[in-house]
Amino acid sequence: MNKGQGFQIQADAPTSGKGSGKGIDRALLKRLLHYVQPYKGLLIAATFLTIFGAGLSPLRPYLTKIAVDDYIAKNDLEGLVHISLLLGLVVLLDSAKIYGATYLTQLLGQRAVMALRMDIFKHLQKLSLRFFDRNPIGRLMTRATNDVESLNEMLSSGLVALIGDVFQLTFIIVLMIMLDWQLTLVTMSVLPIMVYITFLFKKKVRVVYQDVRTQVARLNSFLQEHITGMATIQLFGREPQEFEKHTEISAAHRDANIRSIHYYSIFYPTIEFLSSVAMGLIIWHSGARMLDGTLTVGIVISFVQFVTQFFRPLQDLSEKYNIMQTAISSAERIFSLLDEKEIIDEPKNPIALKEVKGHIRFENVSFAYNDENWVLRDIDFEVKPGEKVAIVGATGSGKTTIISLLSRFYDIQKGTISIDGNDIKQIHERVLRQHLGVVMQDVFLFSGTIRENITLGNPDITDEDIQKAAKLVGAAAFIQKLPGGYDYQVMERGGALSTGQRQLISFVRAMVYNPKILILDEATSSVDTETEYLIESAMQTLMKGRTSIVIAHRLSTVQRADKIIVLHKGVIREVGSHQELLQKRGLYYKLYLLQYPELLHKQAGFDEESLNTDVLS
Ligand SMILES: Nc1ncnc2c1ncn2[C@@H]1O[C@H](COP(=O)(O)OP(=O)(O)OP(=O)(O)O)[C@@H](O)[C@H]1O
Repeated sequence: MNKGQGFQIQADAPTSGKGSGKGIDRALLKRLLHYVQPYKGLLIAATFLTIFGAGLSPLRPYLTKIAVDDYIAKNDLEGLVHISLLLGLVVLLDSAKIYGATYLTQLLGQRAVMALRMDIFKHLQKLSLRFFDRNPIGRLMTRATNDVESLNEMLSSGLVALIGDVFQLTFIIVLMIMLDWQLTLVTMSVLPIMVYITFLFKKKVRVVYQDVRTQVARLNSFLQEHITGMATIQLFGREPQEFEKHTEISAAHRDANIRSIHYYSIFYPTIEFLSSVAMGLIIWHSGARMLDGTLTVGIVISFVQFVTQFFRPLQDLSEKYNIMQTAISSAERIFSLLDEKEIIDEPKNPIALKEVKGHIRFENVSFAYNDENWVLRDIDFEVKPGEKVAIVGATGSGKTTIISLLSRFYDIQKGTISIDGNDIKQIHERVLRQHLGVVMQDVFLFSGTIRENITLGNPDITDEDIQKAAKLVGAAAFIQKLPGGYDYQVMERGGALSTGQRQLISFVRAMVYNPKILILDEATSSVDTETEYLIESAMQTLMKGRTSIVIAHRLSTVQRADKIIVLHKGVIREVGSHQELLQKRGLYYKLYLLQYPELLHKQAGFDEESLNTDVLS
């Protein structure tokens, strides 16, 4: 496979230029707004609340000043009680504002990202297998989870809060100027240094933070792949090597996090230090002015409070800026996935295809997974309605590819594939697949009950249908023996069931859908004799009255087939019945001898080594 080429969606590495320093571009913003649009009421309410509530916090120092200067200094107890009540009310309203705004923005974030997540999954379902061949699962998982989450963070705690911070800062400055412009200037004197430090921090942390995200995605991919492949790791005793790889990825993840913590641990104390300096300056400046009576105690107390209120949003601004930056990069990656065009084209005027006879035709079909590396060349064959065709060939000869093409997992580059004379490109994918019953070698079962795995959520399939089908293919006995029978909970990927049992369930699945065409990739894994017998007779039942194409591995299957197609390196080399092909003494004959070595010694002039060379070269 030619990974790294073609239509891979953006990797998790920091995007160069885009999203890593520039502002939000308009097209991106428009697309993001599309998800917010249905909930604009929530956004407006939250923004309204935040803007109007932004003045509540700064009111507290202001009221404190009045309490000190106008009531405490003048011994006005009644006035003091009133102002204290007012202060209490402001605190309450401020808390209510925080609650309301948090709730509304979280609601907005959750609803908008749910819509986005649904779009991602809907799009993933449309994508051709070609796309999945090239994009690691871990990366796609990161798109649908972490990247979506960072957009949620922007919507729920970034955007609206940022507007709130800006308004709060404005209110504070206005109130400070109203109280004493000179003291305001003194307080603000540390601002340029603070802005410069914040800018520096923002720059450093952005790079580090993107590195953290890359490492998270790497770790996700690694874990996903290794948990799935745990059996292979254990079988081949690869634990120490894989552990080492994990250690390396884990260490990179740790170091990236430590780097970001390092910057934070410098940034926050520096800001703390600067606000203390501002505080010191206020006291130093106030001392002289209080002595000559141009400044009141109340103003000084309120300024001390203003300082903490002023610098906190400033600290937060840099944090929120990071949230926005990360969200922009995430949005770019998500939209690049949503823009992924590697989908199977839907026909403009699809053929309805209600009744299918099951006449399959491949006409001069050529196909390559990548560029012009042809995997199948000039494939030309016909399967008449009700006919049973077996495909044989050495490994990598293109057998699975043929059935993938008929199922339209991939589109062909040359030739035509037709069913009952209709080009499959003119049939809607879903309609086409309704008429195909595909049983793959590696049966995929979802976590859920056996029943759900058979019906795959189709409500038209009744329990009676299921039981009838299970009986017909001989799976009923073992299913009934399972705890709960058809309600038996299948573990993820069918873990607790044997290969043979999974195969039988997939036969029932094919049977209940009653397709006219059956495509079967015969399992090579050996099962016990009893299950082998069950599977063989299930196959016969399934094939009855249907056009069948089987990638055959069993002698009994090829013997029973009406026609055998012998593939060799993507080209059809021989076609005929078992007897005809044996008599021909060509490639099929050699494949046959290789599969049944016990017959070898009876055949003069053939040894295993030369047969292998002939079949594979
Ligand atoms: N998804 C893919 N992307 C790129 N190349 C692929 C892909 N799947 C298969 N191939 C290549 O196409 C060729 C035919 O593969 P295919 O799986 O059809 O062979 P096969 O006859 O079914 O083999 P086997 O008996 O081992 O299953 C092989 O060279 C294989 O490497």
